[in-house]
Amino acid sequence: METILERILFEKRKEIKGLKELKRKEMQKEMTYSLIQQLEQANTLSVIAEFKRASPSKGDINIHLNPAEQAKHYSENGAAAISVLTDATFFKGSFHDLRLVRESVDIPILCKDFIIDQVQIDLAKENGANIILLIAAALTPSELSELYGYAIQQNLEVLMEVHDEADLEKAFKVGPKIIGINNRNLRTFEVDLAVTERLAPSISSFGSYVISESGIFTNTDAKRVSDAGASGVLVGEALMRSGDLATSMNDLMVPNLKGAKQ
Ligand SMILES: O=P(O)(O)OC[C@@H](O)[C@@H](O)c1c[nH]c2ccccc12
Repeated sequence: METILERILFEKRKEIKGLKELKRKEMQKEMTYSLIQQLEQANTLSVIAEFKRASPSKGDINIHLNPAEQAKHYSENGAAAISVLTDATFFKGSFHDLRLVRESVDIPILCKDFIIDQVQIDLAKENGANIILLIAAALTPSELSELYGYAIQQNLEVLMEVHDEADLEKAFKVGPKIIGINNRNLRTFEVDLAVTERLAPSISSFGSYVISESGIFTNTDAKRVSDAGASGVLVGEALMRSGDLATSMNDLMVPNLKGAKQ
């Protein structure tokens, strides 16, 4: 006679098959939405393509582009991830733009904002972001580490942005896996790719991935920051103004095998 326990266990085994399949699908999804995974697997410089309508330094860049369409074009042309500016006052972006992009692509999305409070991290996640930006210069060391910890707890990845040695020191105390070097000084707006050349070596020896941010337009620029040790670039203006995204993206995706170093 089959006992009730045996019958229950028989049913459970069937259920487990379904659960395992579900878990496998979820993990697959998480992997496609991970910038770290993309960086590990890449054999070219990874391009984080930014949707940026306007900025305080350049004014209107391209305010009429449709975020969903532009993101799709970025993804079709090989972007590793998409960055969406969500600040409204200075960049004419929104969380609605972020949501529209989430609905149109299957790659990781970075919420690009000036994050100073957990509530912004919640909003980023709710609207489909997988990565958030934390700007070292905008936060005290304890805020930086608290917001970092909160984001990681929420299963988000963090791009920690630095511009000088003081920022780097703050970042190293937290130990993020991805560090963005902003070539643009947010106080003077001056852009200089030499900032990447100066800061990248210590980040690489620390063991984090380097993303070179801002002021990257040409194949020569991409080669220069790749040679300096960057695994990826964050590019806004050049792509928002490009009349030929396939060529622009191709120019930026120079050979790069930094992923293997970790
Ligand atoms: O448009 P550019 O020069 O390619 O730059 C893109 C990106 O690096 C820039 O938008 C950026 C870098 N860090 C930021 C912090 C906040 C707002 C914007 C940014």
